[in-house]
Amino acid sequence: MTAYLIANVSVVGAAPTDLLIRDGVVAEVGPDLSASDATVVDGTGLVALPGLVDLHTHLREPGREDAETVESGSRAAALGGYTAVCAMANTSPVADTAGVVEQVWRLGREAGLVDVQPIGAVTVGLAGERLAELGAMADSAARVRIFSDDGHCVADPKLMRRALEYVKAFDGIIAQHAEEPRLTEGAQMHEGEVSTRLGLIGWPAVAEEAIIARDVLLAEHVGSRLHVCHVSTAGSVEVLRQAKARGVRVTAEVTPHHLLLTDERAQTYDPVFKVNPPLRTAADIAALRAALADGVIDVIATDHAPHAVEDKECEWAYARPGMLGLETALSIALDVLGPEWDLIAERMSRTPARIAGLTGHGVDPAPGVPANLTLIDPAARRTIEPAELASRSRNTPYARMTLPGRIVATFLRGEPTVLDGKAVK
Ligand SMILES: NC(=O)N[C@@H](CC(=O)O)C(=O)O
Repeated sequence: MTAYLIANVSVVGAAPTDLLIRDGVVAEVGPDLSASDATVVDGTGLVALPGLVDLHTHLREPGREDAETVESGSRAAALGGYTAVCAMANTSPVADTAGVVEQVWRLGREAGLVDVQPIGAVTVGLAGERLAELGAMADSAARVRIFSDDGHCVADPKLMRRALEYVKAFDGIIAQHAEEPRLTEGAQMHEGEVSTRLGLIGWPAVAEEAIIARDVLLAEHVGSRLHVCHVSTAGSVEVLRQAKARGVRVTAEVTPHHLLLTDERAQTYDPVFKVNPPLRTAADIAALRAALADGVIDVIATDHAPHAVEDKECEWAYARPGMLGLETALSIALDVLGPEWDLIAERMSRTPARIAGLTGHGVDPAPGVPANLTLIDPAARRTIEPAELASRSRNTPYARMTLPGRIVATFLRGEPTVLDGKAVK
């Protein structure tokens, strides 16, 4: 195994130092290190963070390998600075059995670019009617701890209660896609001034807030862990703030796009901006940013949702919701938060690793810890060209935008998956 000496690098924003990586771990941290057998990486001007961890990735395999595979999504993740991703269950077949979650887990191991931790479905076929084999998925080789019907809400309160009760036995988590389906029938975008002007059916904020309010009460009643996917409204933040103040075991994520883009984008009728939950208003963005800073929102998660060209380049009403995220998330975080390295490490690595129970991830580089880390050039700026992305899909909302920051290298257990900004394999 090659040793790497990363020279003169700022670890999470601190004064520059050297890092020696050997045998899969950070062997030494300190000034003026030398190791004759090590490959030197010049870290001047770079920031080292613990490898990023995504709680919400759609890898599309099995079933839609034309849009993404475990391997292509893993490569996109590594290029985005990630060392671990949690793969959502809305594949085809749905990841609702031990067999499918083990398949995804095994494909992740074979790709070897990031650790792929499968999320299991809560209900059979995501149909919201009966619980999937949660225990069998937990006991499988994939050791599933997070369950989600993402793409669909577990709308039935009795089923949601049962799911929370079931996973309590192994301290599992139900990750809810909060959308009261009766309030979003036919919805095409955020319900507000823009939807009225465009004459499109709206997805009201209350459809999200009502489910979060119900679910924090259920989680409190059962004493279980709830995670709220892609929080998108100011009202949701207030519900979460109150629940956390009462000690409810709830965590929450926000996506990069909900921190940056507003519903005004729908005016272009470009379906690249169609996403679930929809892009909201500037006031929502301000509340989400404040909640990210004060901890009411725990995590930035990408909701990386690759879609094939025919599912996106069509009329708005027929387009699938979702946008790419893995290869641009760090840049958006840097744009939105500024060089707040400790906050970025907390929201994009340490906390998501802790929530998902991914040991060895989300740990700052220090002697003896697994060398899962990423090197960022914060001074670089890059223009996003969809054709250059490693994802099999092209549906980035940031096409031709110039964004701050570039991932220079990513290491997974001491082996580079990205060097000089390029995937190693
Ligand atoms: N976030 C999205 O807009 N899309 C997700 C599922 C979903 O939440 O609808 C997808 O799988 O494409």
